Amino acid sequence: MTATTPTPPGAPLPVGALRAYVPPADAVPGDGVAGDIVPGAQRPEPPTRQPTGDSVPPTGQPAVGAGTLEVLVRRLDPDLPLPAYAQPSDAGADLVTAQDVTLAPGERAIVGTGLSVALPEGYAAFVHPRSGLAARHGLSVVNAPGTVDAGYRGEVKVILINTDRSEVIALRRGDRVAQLVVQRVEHAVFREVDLLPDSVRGAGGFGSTGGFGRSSDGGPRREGHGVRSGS
Ligand SMILES: O=c1ccn([C@H]2C[C@H](O)[C@@H](COP(=O)(O)OP(=O)(O)OP(=O)(O)O)O2)c(=O)[nH]1
Repeated sequence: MTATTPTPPGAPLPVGALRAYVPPADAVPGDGVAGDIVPGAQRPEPPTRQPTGDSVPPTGQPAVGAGTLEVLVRRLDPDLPLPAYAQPSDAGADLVTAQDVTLAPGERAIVGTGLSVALPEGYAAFVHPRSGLAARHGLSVVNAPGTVDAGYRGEVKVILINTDRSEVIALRRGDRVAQLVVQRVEHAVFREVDLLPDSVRGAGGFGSTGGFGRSSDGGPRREGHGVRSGS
C-alpha cells in the first residue's frame, strides 16, 4: 500500500503510496487561498462577531521532505478550495464552509465543505475544530473529531456548534471552519476472552490519577477512585 522510495513530483503514484514532497523553486509561502477570514473585513454589529485574525493563509503544501499520502478529492463546488495546510508541517488541512451560516449561542449546524474524498483503505480522516476559532469565539465541532471513513464518497460535512453563551457567530461561505487530519487506522479483529492481561492502570479511569490543582503536600490532588458511575 505504501512506497518508501521517493517518487519524482508529477510522476504517477498509486493511491495510498507515499511520496516525498519537493516544493517548486518559486513556491511562495502564504500565497493566498479562498477561505481566509480577512482582518479588518467588515464585521456585523455586536453582539454578532465574525471570526477574525487568521493572518496566515494556507499554503496547501506539506512538509518538505516528509512522506505524503495522495488522497483523491472531488470539488463539488469549483469555487471552493481543496483542503490546505496553513503551515508546511501542520497535521490538519483546513476545511471551509460551503455556505453562510449564523449560529446563535448554543446553536449547531451541519455545513458542507464542497469536497468529497476517496481515502485509501487503511486510512481515515478526522474533522477537528480549529483552536483559534474555539478560543476566540467558542466555535467547535459537536462530534469532534468527526470520522470520515475510507469508503465514504459523500460530501465531507462539519457539525459546528457555537459554545459561546452570549455571542452570535456569523460565518461566510469560504471561511475556514475546521481541519481535516488524515491518519492510518488499524482494523481490529475483536477476539473474545474470559480474562484480560493485567496492567498497571487496571480498571482505574475517569480521574483515578487525580484532578486539577495540587494537594496540600504539593502532589496531585486525589479525588477518590474516579467518577461514580450509575447508582
Ligand atoms: O464530521 C463528520 C462525520 C461524518 N461524516 C461523514 C463521513 C463518514 O464516513 C460518514 C458517517 O459518519 P459516522 O460513521 O460518524 O456516522 P454514523 O452516525 O455512525 O452514521 P452511519 O450509520 O452512516 O455510519 O459521515 C462527515 O462528513 N463529517
